[in-house]
Amino acid sequence: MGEGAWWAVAAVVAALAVVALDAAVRAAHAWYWTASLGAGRRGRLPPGDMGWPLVGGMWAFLRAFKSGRPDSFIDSFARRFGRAGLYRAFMFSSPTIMATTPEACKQVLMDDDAFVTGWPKATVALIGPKSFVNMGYDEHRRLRKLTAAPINGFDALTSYLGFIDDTVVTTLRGWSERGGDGHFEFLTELRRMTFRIIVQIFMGGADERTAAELERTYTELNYGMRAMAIDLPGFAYHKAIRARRRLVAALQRVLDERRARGGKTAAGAAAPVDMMDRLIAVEDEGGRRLQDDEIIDVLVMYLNAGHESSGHITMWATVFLQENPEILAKAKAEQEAIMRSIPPGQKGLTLRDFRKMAYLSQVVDETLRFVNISFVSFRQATRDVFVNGYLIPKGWKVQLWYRSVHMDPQVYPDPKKFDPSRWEGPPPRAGTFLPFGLGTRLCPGNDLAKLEISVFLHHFLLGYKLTRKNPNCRVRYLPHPRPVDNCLAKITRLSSSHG
Ligand code: HEM
Repeated sequence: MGEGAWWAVAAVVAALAVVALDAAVRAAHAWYWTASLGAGRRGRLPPGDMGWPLVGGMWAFLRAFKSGRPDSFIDSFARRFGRAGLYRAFMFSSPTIMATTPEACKQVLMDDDAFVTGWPKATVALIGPKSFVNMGYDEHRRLRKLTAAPINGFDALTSYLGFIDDTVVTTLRGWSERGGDGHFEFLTELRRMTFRIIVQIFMGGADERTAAELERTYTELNYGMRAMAIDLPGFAYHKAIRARRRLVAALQRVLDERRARGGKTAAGAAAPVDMMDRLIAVEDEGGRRLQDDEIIDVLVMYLNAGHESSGHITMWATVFLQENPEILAKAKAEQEAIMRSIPPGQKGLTLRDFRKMAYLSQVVDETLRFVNISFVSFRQATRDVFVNGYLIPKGWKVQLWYRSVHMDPQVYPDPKKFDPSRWEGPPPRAGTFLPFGLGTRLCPGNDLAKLEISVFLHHFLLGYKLTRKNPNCRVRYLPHPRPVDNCLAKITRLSSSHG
């Protein structure tokens, strides 16, 4: 054999050794987490790959999301193990079962006996150990009832509609009158707008500077949310932890002030009751009130959940409308018809007008499906449970891959096409449309979010145009899908505008 052939043999042997080592390390890692289950239970686990120690599937997950092909992560499991609906993996430092089909997600989400929340350490540390993300069943039920009622239903939504309407009208006009070349970060400004709305609902408002500062702090918090929990300078999680401290301090100041005033405004009149007052006043059966840190964690959670997703979805819906002239024309015609049906003396929109926006609602639902702002959610098994015939062992984490359900061609034909008409006809089968989750932890702000987004789109369609500076800008998928330029764009007022 010549020297070249020896090198070739050596290269093959080295490659085989690497493959064998890789397989051995993976097998040892899987054994470490599954040995205690015993052969019987181990044999009932779903197929999957626990990956290497410590990192597990995190590299593959981060690589897929950072390379702009987020679906390639779950697709690789489906390719290797078939459409099992459940896969085992090692994610966020825990042995995990990933549920990827409507049936599997639905079963987990509807079973409160067998599953509790199971968010990763980083999320709990950032949103708050005393918020819903880490709360037991009874306490969650009590505080959920208290906080969800005032943001749901006809009366609650009617009471916020005027403020939302005015805020949207003023904001759009302000953007269209900007000086310079008119460009601004559309997403950043939309987040500010949705933040102003949620701060009004939960805390009776804040001055412009404080609101902008708080929102910037939330942005830093969110950038650390899906990152590895490495609390060292330079890491996103470290910055996010510092952002949380600033938020807690700011809310503590507001709470102290609120307690000092004892239900009065600065001018001495009786102040209207908002969510902060409700949280201060609530007592459990034993007469115990919430501590400051409990109130603050619930507020940190609500203020974040209440603006971040709505801001992103509003941006994407506007972009999709502007990019699809036929869809835009149809949506605009619907809004014009609604305008014609409004009696002359009526000031602003009513909830009745909102309920007539059937096509716009399809546009928003398609945006929610297509964008997958909450692509995954987390639970933990409290006992052994069988789903799709596979075992989810007690103590293991469960990830609900809402994104996979929404991008599954068996559920949504041609899933990568933005097509609002797929929402015509009867409502979707239970478990197939999960933008707000399902079950007892279904998003309590779903109606409010849809209202806010629709009011914005109503005014946008009737009077404005969006021109992006970089229409083909790269999209980042973590923590939430967004163009890397935060949608640098110009808003111009149409000459035929109604507003
Ligand atoms: C487009 C906008 C929104 C989307 C896509 C969204 C999505 C979601 C999803 C998927 C969940 C469930 C997570 C799980 O399965 O555990 C959730 C929970 C939650 N959302 Fe939203 N949300 C939106 C807007 C809002 C708004 C406006 C508010 C507040 C007013 C809000 C407050 C919450 C809260 C407090 C929870 C936790 C519920 C619980 O654990 O009981 N969200 N949201």
